Amino acid sequence: MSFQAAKAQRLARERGRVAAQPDAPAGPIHALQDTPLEIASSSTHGRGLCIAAGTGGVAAGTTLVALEAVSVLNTTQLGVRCHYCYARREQGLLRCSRCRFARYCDATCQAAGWKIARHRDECEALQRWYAGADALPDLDRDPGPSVRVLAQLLWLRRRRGPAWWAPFAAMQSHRQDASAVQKDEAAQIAVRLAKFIGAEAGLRTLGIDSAKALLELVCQYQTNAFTLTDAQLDPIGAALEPTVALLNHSCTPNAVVVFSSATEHTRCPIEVVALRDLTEGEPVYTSYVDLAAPLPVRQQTLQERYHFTCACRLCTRSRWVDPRTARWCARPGCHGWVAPAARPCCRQCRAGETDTEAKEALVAEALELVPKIHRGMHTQLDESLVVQLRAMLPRISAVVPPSHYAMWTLVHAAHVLAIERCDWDEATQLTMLLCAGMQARGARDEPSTLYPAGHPQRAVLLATLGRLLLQEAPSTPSPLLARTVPMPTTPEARARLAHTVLRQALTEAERGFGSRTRGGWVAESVRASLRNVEQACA
Ligand SMILES: C[S@@+](CC[C@H](N)C(=O)[O-])C[C@H]1O[C@@H](n2cnc3c(N)ncnc32)[C@H](O)[C@@H]1O
Repeated sequence: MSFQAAKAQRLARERGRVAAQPDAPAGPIHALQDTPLEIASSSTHGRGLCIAAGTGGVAAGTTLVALEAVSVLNTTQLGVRCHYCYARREQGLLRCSRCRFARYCDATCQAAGWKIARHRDECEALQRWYAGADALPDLDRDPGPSVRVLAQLLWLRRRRGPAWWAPFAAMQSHRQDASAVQKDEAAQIAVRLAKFIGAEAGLRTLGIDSAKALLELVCQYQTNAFTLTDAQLDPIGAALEPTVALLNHSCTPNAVVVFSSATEHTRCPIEVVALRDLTEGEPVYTSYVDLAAPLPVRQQTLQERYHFTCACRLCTRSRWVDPRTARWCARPGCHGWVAPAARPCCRQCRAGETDTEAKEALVAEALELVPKIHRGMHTQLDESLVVQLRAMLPRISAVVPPSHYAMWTLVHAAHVLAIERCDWDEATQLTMLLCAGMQARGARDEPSTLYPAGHPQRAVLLATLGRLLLQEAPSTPSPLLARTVPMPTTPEARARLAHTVLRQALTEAERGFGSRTRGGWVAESVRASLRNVEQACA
């Protein structure tokens, strides 16, 4: 599973490709202080970030920037996380006695929340919002994360002044391009924001003097906000930071946005980390979409939400088998892939595909399940969907590899459910499948995998697999694994595999979560697991 052997060769190849990258921003505008970055602009992408001249480039894993973001927790996290440092605590959180909404680890976080994170403004607004509620506030009826981020932003603007506000004001909005659905959503947020802040007069004192200005701000938020994630990349809220928002998109990103250093009593910054060595003048790109999604799904999301057509190397690539859409070759003993095409045939043994129609119908059925499962995972997955998921997995795994979008998404959901149920056998086998899927190559080069090497998603899954392999051995190897990776059968082989996987997880975490935090919480926990394995084997 190690990528180390190919590293030097791959970096040389990737450097070679940089010059050919289309739409590279032309001409720097200005450098960003204390970072290796500068802002540049192009006719196709608007403004963007690139590696500044005179820096000599940066190495993979460099934290390019770490900045304070305006952020809030999602509604579902409000009862279980500190309102200031976002640390998770199932119980024992102190409740703000005024609004009875915000909860804190202790008095230190409460004091920091009041002063630094401006809970003093939010507290009043929350009291107004819940006025008349005789019991505790119903967290499900909270104003919502978008409204709470935007309100924070306006209160900070009043306090910090025009120079602080200028980069927020310059954020792209796409208000003119918004679809009817987006306009409706923006209008609903705007109405709730006005109510939360406290009527029209309140908004005027915060610099919003018309309905148009209010809608513009909401649209800027929709184009530029980030998902706030915890140390394991689980979504926990929303964040806005205008410099990081300058990052343009590529489906072969060379950087990632992370919130890696969640420690008690400190709010972690938003960070941009280089996924590979970057040269002077090279544009820095992150991905706005799920990299496991195939071309049409990525393009649809980018067009609907961000109003552009991506022309990156992955989107324009031809004559290859995309692991996101590949099907297994049915010939016994052949592990080759078949690309969906007019006359599908195996790229390895060249045998023509049989039963194409039935396979396409099954893939379509699995793909129909994907959005339902996605929605269910964000709220509550009902029992009938779990039954459908369990029935679909063995059927679809016989037809497509674990990198296929339908298979990957369904296995991911099943893996989350198995971990929630503490079913370690099933969780181990499903995580093996995910790790195999995310590293499967559609061609010889690195961008042909779902996630590029060092992507934090890889570090998280590998770290999970390493830890699961250290648990009890599974009793019956799953048929889902039949065509991909053999499960080790002895405790010794399992421990050896755990060690290899954890070493790779550490390398990937140190790169993907960045040098500033030495790979953040994921790397720290993997180091602890490795110490345990090494002591046990000594
Ligand atoms: C978060 S902003 C990025 C900064 C933006 N370019 C600016 O000038 O403020 C997102 C917007 O940038 C543009 N953009 C980002 N990536 C792009 C790409 N690969 N191709 C074309 N436009 C892109 C789109 O207009 C998108 O809605």
